[in-house]
Amino acid sequence: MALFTIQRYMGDDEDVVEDQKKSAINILEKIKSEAKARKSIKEKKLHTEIITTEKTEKKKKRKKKSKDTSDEDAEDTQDIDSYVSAEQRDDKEKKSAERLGLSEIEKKGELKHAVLYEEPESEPPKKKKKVKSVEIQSPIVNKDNKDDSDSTESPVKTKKRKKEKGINDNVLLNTPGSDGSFMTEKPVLSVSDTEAFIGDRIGKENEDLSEPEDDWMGEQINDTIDDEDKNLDGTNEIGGFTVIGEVKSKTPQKLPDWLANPSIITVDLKHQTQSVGDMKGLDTDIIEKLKENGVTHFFPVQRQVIPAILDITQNGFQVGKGGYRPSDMCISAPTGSGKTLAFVLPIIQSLRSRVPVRLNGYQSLVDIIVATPGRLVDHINKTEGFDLSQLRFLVIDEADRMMEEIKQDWLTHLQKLLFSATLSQNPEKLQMLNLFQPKLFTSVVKDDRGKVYTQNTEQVTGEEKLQNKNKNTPDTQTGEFVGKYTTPEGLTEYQIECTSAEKPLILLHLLHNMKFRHVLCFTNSVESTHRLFHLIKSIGDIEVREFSSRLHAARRSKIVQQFTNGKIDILICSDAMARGMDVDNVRYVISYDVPAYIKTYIHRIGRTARAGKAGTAITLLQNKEFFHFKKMTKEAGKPRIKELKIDREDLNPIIPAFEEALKELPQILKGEKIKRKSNG
Ligand SMILES: Nc1ncnc2c1ncn2[C@@H]1O[C@H](COP(=O)(O)OP(=O)(O)OP(=O)(O)O)[C@@H](O)[C@H]1O
Repeated sequence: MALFTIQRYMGDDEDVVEDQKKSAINILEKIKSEAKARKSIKEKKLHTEIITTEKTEKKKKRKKKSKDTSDEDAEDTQDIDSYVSAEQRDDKEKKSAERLGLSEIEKKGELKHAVLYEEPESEPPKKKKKVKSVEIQSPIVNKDNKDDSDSTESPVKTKKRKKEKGINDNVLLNTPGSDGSFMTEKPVLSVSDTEAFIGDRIGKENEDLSEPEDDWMGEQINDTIDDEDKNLDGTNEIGGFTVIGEVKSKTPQKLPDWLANPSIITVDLKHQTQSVGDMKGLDTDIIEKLKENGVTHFFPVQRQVIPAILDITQNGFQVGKGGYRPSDMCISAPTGSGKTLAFVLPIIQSLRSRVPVRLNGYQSLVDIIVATPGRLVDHINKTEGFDLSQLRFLVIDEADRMMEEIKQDWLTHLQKLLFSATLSQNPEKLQMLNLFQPKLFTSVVKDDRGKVYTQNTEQVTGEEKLQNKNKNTPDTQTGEFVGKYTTPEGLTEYQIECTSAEKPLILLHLLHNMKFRHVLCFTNSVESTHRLFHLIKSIGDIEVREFSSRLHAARRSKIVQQFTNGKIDILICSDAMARGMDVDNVRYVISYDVPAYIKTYIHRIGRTARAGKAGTAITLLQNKEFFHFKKMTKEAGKPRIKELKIDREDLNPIIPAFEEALKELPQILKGEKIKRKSNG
């Protein structure tokens, strides 16, 4: 019926009146859009099928991996013991390399490339995937491509042949086979929107690399392929896929204005400071107190955020400027850059100027509550009379951690101030917080080509750049949207390539031969922390303590104090120490075990180089961990991490003492177990 109407009214019949024509166009548009929607559902279904197949495969792999990982975990926690069986392990690795057809590649010095394909095995667990619509021409192999293709033909040749035949080049081949050949039998997806698909894959990879609660950055990476992403045969590699054909960069997404135009905070804590006396609006007695405590200058984050918070509270305590509700704020700045003082000072000042309110005979007896989010929510739900309706500020430090918890109803009336070194800038996540006219303060990062980015920027026009210059903001070379994390300026990062068996020896070498002191050393588990602690202690000559959830809070504070006073040379820690802890005197941060997530890495290394000081972070990397670590840090915007070469000869003198300590370890652990049991 509709079709009939359209045919009738779309004709050139002179009798057709204008509005009838319009209505016909509308109907046509409607039909078109319905057909499009149906097609899209069909495509999504098809794509879902493919993804499901891929997922089933991955599930199988993961199942296998979880077995491997539990073996691996055991291996990791026991890598000290594994030293004894290093020879057997080498044998095993060699065999497995032969099985994978890697030994030849290894001989040619191409092992790095070969290992690259093993990367999915070392990925952290997958989380929910977002699937973008992809047009699939064939779920298996594009016939045009298959008919005369030779499975042994190199991708470069294939590309050339296809070019000659005029076949579409935008084809993603799945990863090469374990023997290095390209699996033309595996699903080949021909996509009409290659960039979207690539972006999507990268997004997924990135999601996996960030702490699970978050990540916008992953979906926004605007990857242009550089030389490092090239395979040995000259084809390109993105997100585990070999890409044949030109890869165009992804179109930047439109961000809300407040995210796209943040106030920039520099990371230069040495020069970009401001004398405390010059802070307008801050009470003189507060300034005096700061000076008494040795704070003579404000760091950049304080320079910018303190006046902004003071500004919104200057016209009264309960309301913002002009009687309006004050804006919420998000502040993203590196670890150790002084975020705490940036919110503490203006809040203290504004609390002092308030008029106490007496409500129903109840007057607040508490001005500031410092709580962990879990405990706070617990009180709200369970403690009688616990009422936050008069709460003026809610400051969320380490804000990225509790994005989920704070979408509670009781938070809607508050002014929210969110602080973090790894703040999520995912608009969807931030949306859930119901932020009111939010303002973003964020620091800038430099990539390894010296380009400067804000953590959250969009393409800007030449005109806008000029305006920025006039505004006296740093010379931000904004380009693609990037979601990257900044680290302190005084931080130097290294990686040491080693085998699992070499790890304890290298740590001992750094301590005994290279005389590293004031060291925080992170492992990935409480168990590893404990074993490593005992091992170093048994060898002697080094003041070592462990720091993990095994210890009571009082014991932990004492240890931190001893470390600060220089009485402890090395503190072996689990990630309980990684976030927020401000321990003075940390010169080195060693990641004995590589962290699985970029945020964990950023917070770990952020325990050194705080408050403008210098510090060094070193990560021990096994061969199988390279790819993950390199990818994780590269995508977070970190320049290439330098390698710290260790002469293996230097490890030899340590071996006898190490082997002795290793023999003692089981007895020590057994003794502890018996003691625990007898203590009940
Ligand atoms: N203006 C200042 N002058 C000198 N030292 C300062 C100043 N502001 C802060 N500090 C010191 O710098 C250190 C780091 O500050 P703070 O803990 O606030 O950093 P942060 O940005 O919150 O770090 P993280 O993200 O790791 O929690 C602290 O020891 C603090 O006392």
